[in-house]
Amino acid sequence: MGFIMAGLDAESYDRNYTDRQLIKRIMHYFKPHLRLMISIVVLVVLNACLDTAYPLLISNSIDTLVSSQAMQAAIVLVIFILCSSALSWTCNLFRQRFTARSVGDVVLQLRTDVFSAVMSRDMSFFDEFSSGKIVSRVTSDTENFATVVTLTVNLLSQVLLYILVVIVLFFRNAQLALLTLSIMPLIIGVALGFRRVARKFTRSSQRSLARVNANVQEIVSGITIAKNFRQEQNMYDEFKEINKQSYHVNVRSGFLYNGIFPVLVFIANIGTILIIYFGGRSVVAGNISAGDWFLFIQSLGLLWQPLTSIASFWSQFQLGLAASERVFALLDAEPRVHQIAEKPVHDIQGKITFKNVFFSYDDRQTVLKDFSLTIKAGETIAFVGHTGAGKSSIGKLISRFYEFQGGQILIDDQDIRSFDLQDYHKRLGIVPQSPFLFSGTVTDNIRYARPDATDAEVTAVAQKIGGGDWIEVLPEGLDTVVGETGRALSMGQRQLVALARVLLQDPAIIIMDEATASVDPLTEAQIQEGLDVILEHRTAIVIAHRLSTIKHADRIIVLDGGRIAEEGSHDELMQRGGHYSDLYNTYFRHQSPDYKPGEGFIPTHR
Ligand SMILES: Nc1ncnc2c1ncn2[C@@H]1O[C@H](COP(=O)(O)OP(=O)(O)OP(=O)(O)O)[C@@H](O)[C@H]1O
Repeated sequence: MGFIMAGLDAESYDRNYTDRQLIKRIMHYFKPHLRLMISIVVLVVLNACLDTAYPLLISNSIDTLVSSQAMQAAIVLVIFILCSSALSWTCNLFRQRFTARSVGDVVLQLRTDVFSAVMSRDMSFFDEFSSGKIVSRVTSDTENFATVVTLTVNLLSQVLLYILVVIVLFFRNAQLALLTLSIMPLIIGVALGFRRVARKFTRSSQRSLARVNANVQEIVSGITIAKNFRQEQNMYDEFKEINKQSYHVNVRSGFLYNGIFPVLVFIANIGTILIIYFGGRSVVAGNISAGDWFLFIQSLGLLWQPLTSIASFWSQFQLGLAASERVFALLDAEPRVHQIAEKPVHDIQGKITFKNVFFSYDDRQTVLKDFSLTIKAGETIAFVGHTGAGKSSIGKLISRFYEFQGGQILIDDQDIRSFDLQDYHKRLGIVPQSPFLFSGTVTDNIRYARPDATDAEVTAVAQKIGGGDWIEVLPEGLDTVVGETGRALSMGQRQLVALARVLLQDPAIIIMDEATASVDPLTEAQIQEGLDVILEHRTAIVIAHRLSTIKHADRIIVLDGGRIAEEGSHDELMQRGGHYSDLYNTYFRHQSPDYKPGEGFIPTHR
């Protein structure tokens, strides 16, 4: 059991909804399709009436034949039966078509809603939850939701048929009708008992599928690293384990679902035996006609059918309900970044103030403790520090990707929490460490920053980065296709595209996580020239990895354990001989043109 359920816990944003809440939410999605739904209900009623008429007509024809031996009456009944069957078939056809249409429309809407909910989640959400699991909520869970609705319509038609058949039976013979129904509580009891267990099993089965998805997605995304480190076998073993878990969970649910069906059929057969025995006795005693006896035997099938099919498609029904629960949980996930107002942001000078800020990602560790810092408008700040010192976290807070727990962050002396975030993000340029390019051309990727930019504007910004020489090297210039995630370009070229993109955006504040990947000296020079253009007249927060950037910065801030350990210019800090000079000797000195290997540490106390 431990192995089977391991890792299949709910996500922290998951919640349990009651069936009523779920049905209410589902109904809400059907409201715009009211006319179609009414047509479906009318067709369902018609269908049920016609299906009830079928055994009734046969029963009558038996009685007519027995009493009058008149073949003519039987022929008329045969024609009636034919007509009712044809009508029932037509109703069914239209019902299925209308259902498919309305369900399709609802899934379209639901998927759009889920997608936009995913897009509006904070960055913390994507850090915490694997993309594979999010993908399966948007795709397969919304699909399963469609199944639940189709099944509900089928169920509705069967329940209606059930009610009509019961009414007819009571009119024909109350005693036999009661006998027929006596077995129902047993069937309902078993089906309800099964219902409770089924939901639990279904949830596990969906979670295990999401786990398989997440694993495959991670492996495919990291395949280069996996192959590089020859980790194929380990990844294969890990996948095998997760896949096996999914297999066990599914086999267990399969046993449960397949086990319930024969039990219900067995109980139903007991009912058939009772009717054959007691009904037969009544016919012999002359209490009921042969036609009525036939009607009861024939109707038994119609009565058991809804109950047994509820149980048999309960698995899918549960799957759909559990899926809708997962979809709604994603829609309802609480945002963690809270704005107190939505002031429009027209222009920003770029002054940034941290006032006694406390920040942690989770309960485990406080990343920033009572952190205070003022960055002047137009200033370039280089953050340096050992890994895990909190450099990127400061960038993420300025980007408003994460919520801080205490203190204040001010932009131009205004609370960052009071801005309209969409407006604010337009004034904020972010250059991540490994630039992500979307499939398309170089032009498409630069234009991503401002879709309404003309070709001339795109070319102009591209020319400004590194004098535009890098474009000539591209096989088709700016029309070169970059491939998935920019794979067809070199790392240096991707960085240049990212710089051009941010230049087109023309933000007031730039947050740059400088790339650590080394590039050839020519590209390095082009990047440096590009940076000079971009950082001019803007506030820039650079998580610096290159000595040249650090030396060009107006101020260097050395972070250590989420606190400012030192600040000043390169020369000042080197003079001081503290944290910075240690870092310089460890990380940056080899980048210096004067560096000679084997030279030892630069004396820092002069
Ligand atoms: N998404 C996250 N969830 C939980 N903890 C995180 C997350 N991101 C970073 N941390 C933790 O916060 C601390 C600060 O991380 P941060 O990324 O800001 O460091 P950094 O100085 O930028 O390091 P590096 O130079 O390696 O990028 C680290 O201890 C890290 O483990």
